[in-house]
Amino acid sequence: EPGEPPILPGSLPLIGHGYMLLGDTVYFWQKFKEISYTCLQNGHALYFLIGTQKFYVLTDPEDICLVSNVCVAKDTVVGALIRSLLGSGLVFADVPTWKKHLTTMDVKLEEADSVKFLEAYDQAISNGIATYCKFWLRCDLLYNMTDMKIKQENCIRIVHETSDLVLQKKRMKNKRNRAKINSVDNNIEADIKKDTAKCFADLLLESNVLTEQELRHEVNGMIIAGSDTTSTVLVFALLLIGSYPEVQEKIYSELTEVFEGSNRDVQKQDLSRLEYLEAAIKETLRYYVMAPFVIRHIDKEIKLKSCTLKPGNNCFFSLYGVHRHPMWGDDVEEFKPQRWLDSPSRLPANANAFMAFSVGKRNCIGRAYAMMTMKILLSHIFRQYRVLADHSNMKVKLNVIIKPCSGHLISLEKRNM
Ligand code: HEM
Repeated sequence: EPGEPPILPGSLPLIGHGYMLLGDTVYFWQKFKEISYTCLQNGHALYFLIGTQKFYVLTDPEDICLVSNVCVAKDTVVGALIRSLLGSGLVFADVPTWKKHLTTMDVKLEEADSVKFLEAYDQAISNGIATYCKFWLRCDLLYNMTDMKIKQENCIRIVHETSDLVLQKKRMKNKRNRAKINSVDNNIEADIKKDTAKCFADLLLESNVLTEQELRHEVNGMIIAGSDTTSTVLVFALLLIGSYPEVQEKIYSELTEVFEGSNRDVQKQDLSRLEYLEAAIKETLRYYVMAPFVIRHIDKEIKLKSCTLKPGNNCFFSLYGVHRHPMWGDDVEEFKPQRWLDSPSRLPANANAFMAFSVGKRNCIGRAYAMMTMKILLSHIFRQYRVLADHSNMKVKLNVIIKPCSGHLISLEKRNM
């Protein structure tokens, strides 16, 4: 339609660019990067077609900011797939649920035994994408006859059993604490309260606003949003920092100065002094942007700098593309933590150039918490160990978020403290 962005080259009759989805998750990552670069080189907006479904792609930070504030609904493909698996918790909620749940949130998570959960989730996402790509399986009748359906149901059962267990344990713990508080004097009561600082699940349970099913959906969402994300970024950070010994030595000397050679716990006031470590984490998030895209459903016409988006379509914000935008300078393809610290600043003038936590009304609520936990964890590792790695030949897969999938061995050498 007039004013719309150009189409990605390579569209075929009837299937559009659908053939580009016929591959594994390593291939998806390659394709996604290619599409992002094509978009960067062609005016920062384009669209591709899967059958008759139109998907816009954007790489301009101002356009993305505008769209993310105007359209808060998640998309009708990936968003819908994850909603069918995790339920309508905050992360993938439809708009009315999102508004209701946002007011009951805090960002401190109860620790959960989530390995089984994460494996089932990962498997279910792969199954979902594979089903979407094999378009004939979008017919329920055919899909219901396949093994895929049984596997998918099994994954969903594991996911839901785990979140039920988390809530059940939480309720039991709260009951025990209440019983303890009733049976001791006031001084001890203060101590117990101190030890049992309210976590995310407590706040949800106490809020009495959410139904049992909504609670479960929030727990599902939080396990994914709160742990799979941070742990994946930590793996990338170890890989990158382990690949650049000069970066690692700078981190080590900063840690030696702040902690005076000890292995003591991190205190709040230490965190702001770990400037170089923070720069290395941010550069990791820029370089291997863990969530390389966010998708929104366009529900109204939006005029952008160079084109217009039409309602009824989905829109990819390529956060990867924004992190490879020429505004980062000639060394955009290099891993350089120092870029965050140089004075005068070499960072892009645009405040939204760094989008690892997305932007707009639905950006990540766990940003500060994630940065803090990653800093604490890495400060312990790099104080005690020298990390050796090589990310140069690493294969990466895209399964909604990106993860390393081969040849990414990391070794740790104990330092003499
Ligand atoms: C390095 C770690 C993390 C990264 C890179 C990250 C990134 C993101 C991104 C890209 C989004 C999508 C926002 C959008 O749709 O525009 C998001 C949403 C969200 N994240 Fe994070 N996240 C991280 C850690 C966390 C943690 C630790 C928590 C919870 C404690 C969390 C909670 C959430 C929630 C609840 C949302 C949905 C917000 C909404 O729809 O209103 N995230 N995150």
